[in-house]
Amino acid sequence: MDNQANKLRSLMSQDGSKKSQNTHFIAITSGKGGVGKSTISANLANVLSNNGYKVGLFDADIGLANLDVILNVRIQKNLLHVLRGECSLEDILIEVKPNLWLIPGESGDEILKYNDKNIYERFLNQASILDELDFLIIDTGAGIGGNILNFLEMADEVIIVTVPDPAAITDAYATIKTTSKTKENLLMLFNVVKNENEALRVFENIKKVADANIKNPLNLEFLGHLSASKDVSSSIKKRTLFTDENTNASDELKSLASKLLYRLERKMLDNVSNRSFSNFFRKIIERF
Ligand SMILES: Nc1ncnc2c1ncn2[C@@H]1O[C@H](COP(=O)(O)OP(=O)(O)OP(=O)(O)O)[C@@H](O)[C@H]1O
Repeated sequence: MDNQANKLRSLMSQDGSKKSQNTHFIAITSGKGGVGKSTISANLANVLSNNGYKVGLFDADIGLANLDVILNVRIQKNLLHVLRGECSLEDILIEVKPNLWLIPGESGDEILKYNDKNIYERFLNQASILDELDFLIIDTGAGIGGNILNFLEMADEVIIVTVPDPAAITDAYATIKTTSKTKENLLMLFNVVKNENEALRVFENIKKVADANIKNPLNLEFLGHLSASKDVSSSIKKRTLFTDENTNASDELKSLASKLLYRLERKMLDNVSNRSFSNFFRKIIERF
């Protein structure tokens, strides 16, 4: 049967030059809800896929999934059906556009029963189809409860999104503190800010507090910012992706993606055996 998995496999084999040797897991999380995690996840995935990477977007906001709405796609089965054993991960994959696939989550409470510590790790590890991807972007729920820490633990890179209001910053700090128990490197992304200076100012304050109070080894880095923008909010209402348009917000997100790729490239350069893969990154970066 020509299911989503077969479609994915055949698409991959059409372009051997871009086939990855590794899938990078990037978790996008936040302390407080409503700070733009899903908007950023969807648009980061879009920018990477527009640049030739094969990207999976995993809606892991367990119980409150909404990426299908943001991406304007219809889904029939989702993660809950996989966890119930009714179908495989391949059956629920949605091809959003060339190079971009959604793993839809569930927005109901039944899925909350599936909070066994290792269930998602097992499920992602067994899904060999994900090996075909360059990136798996995991949009987690807000906060530090339930499965969220498992997703963060699993990820190669964790991006903590916050807006510059005191409540969100407090919750972002709590996420940093908890996550630092298992992750040494954390990235911060500031959303709905006036400009980069505001983002940097808030970051420096958080970093100062973290350096003084968090005892675990921690390397907290500034990834970038996304300004408050009508183009972003109106794209969500129109169910389009703002990174498909020529706007400041789009340029800011492309610059974030580019920084993330540089960071991954640096990591690759540390590993001499993977030098050819890092050259692959360099070529792609030049296209941003
Ligand atoms: N840079 C921005 N400028 C203007 N509006 C924004 C910006 N980023 C996000 N928004 C708006 O904020 C709202 C919340 O965004 P989003 O759903 O992505 O947040 P979330 O963190 O994923 O929420 P939840 O915790 O509920 O999953 C959306 O209506 C979106 O349009």
